[in-house]
Amino acid sequence: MEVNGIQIDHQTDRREINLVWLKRDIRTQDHLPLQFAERNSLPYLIVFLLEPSIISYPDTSLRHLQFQYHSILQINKKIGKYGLEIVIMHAEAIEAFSFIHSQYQIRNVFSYQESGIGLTYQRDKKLSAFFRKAGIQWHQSQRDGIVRGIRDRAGWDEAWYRTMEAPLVVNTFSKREPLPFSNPFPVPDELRLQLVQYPSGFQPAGEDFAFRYLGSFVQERGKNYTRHISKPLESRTSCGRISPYLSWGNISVKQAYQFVKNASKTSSFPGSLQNFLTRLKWRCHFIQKFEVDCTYENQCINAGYELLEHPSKPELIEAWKQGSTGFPLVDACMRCLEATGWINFRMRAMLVSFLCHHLYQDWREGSYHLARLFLDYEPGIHFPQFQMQAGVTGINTVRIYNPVKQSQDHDPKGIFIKTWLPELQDIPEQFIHEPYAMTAMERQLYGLSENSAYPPPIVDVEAAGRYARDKIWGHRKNAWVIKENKRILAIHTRRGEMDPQS
Ligand SMILES: Cc1cc2nc3c(=O)[nH]c(=O)nc-3n(C[C@H](O)[C@H](O)[C@H](O)COP(=O)(O)OP(=O)(O)OC[C@H]3O[C@@H](n4cnc5c(N)ncnc54)[C@H](O)[C@@H]3O)c2cc1C
Repeated sequence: MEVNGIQIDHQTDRREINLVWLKRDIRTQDHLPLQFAERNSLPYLIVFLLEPSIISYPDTSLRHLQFQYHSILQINKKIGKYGLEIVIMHAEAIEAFSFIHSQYQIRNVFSYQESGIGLTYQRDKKLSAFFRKAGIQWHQSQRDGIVRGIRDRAGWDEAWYRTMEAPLVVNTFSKREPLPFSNPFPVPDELRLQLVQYPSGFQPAGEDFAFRYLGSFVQERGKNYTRHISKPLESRTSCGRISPYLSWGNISVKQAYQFVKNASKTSSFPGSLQNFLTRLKWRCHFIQKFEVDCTYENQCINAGYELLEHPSKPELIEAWKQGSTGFPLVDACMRCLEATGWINFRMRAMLVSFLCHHLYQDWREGSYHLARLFLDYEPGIHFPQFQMQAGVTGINTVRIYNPVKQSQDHDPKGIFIKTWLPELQDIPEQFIHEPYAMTAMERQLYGLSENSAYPPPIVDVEAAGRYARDKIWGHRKNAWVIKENKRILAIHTRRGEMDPQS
């Protein structure tokens, strides 16, 4: 057989092996698949796949791949002394596994379940059939208390807490002879050159850093967690900042939960730590929705909202993406995201609200863009949250965040704004939230030219907010929306409870 120009011929007398397939679980501790492989008598290979169809999909960006790559390098340094290495294969899953199976007889594949987008769901279905045909057992462990195949949330919370309180898996590795394996699908040079770079604005990758962030959070940074959570500047130090580590699995939710819970017993700010623990559960609550229905990625979960038309205005969408809407806080958030890959929850919600309410654009016009910018992109949170903030779920209160009010409330002196919008450096504090409100004389007074580099606002924020509010709330009375609400509440919420919002 030939796959991608590579001849795959089954070797005779193939040696039996097991395989650990790493996905969003790039770590060495609290790792069930690695433990299964280590405890089994057969030798094993560890693989990570850069699947061309997935890495070129519009939700993926170079920063995600760089984070994965550097996390892997860190692990390879640790496990190399045991004769182990994570092999990165640049191939579709079926190609990679077919090749390995032609060289060795794979007995078991150990991985975590993936609550992924439609593309990975379809890939897993095909792969499952391939494994069955080839006599390979695929053991998929449950990830972070997300349950596969449930129809409602009865007993979900209790089961989640039981999972979080259970002992961590303590992984050990025994020294072994490295398995000879020549990878026919190495990372192409052009891509590798990009992967080895790591922009200094991003949080450093790898499990050691996950624990460093957690450590400084429980010791000091978390003191003002609750007070500063909505502030774009202060939240950068007072929030946990472990989201990229959770999303790429440098740390499991259980590891984070137990670490912070233990610290809270002796902490001088246990309330903040308790709030953090609650959010870990929210994380899994949202991913559970996506596990049950991954069409959240590109269809309104409340099908009744597909009836609400949003005439596309590409120039407005572009201004939003470029951070040139004329609303300083919106633009500062977008440019900060571009440079660092992170902003806090409230500002994420405001960006979506601005796109979907003030610009009145379909949520799908921006969901992949933010996915690519978020270093912590996790589809199971991202798409349900995006739809919730866009007001198309029918079951959540619609929040329309006025960007000027958010700016006055959460960045009153404009320090965050000025950090990311150098062109507003000289604007005095009283105008920083609405530079367009300055008169010609005031502009002259502060030495700003009439044709300042900063653009005028692209919408009338008050009128646009009113328009969106009327449209969205009006549509909630639609019979289809109401019918869909009942279905969503029965499947995705616990006893009809509302979803959590910060
Ligand atoms: C439109 C939109 C898209 C989002 N997309 C993502 C995403 O792709 N990946 C992602 O990790 N988070 C996403 N979030 C949720 C939230 O903004 C981030 O989890 C949080 O800002 C991460 O920072 P932190 O680790 O400092 O969080 P902390 O406040 O320290 O919270 C600890 C952990 O709890 C979880 N968490 C916190 N808030 C929420 C929340 N509201 N919903 C679900 N889980 C939460 C995260 O795992 C987080 O790391 C999104 C929010 C919105 C509004």
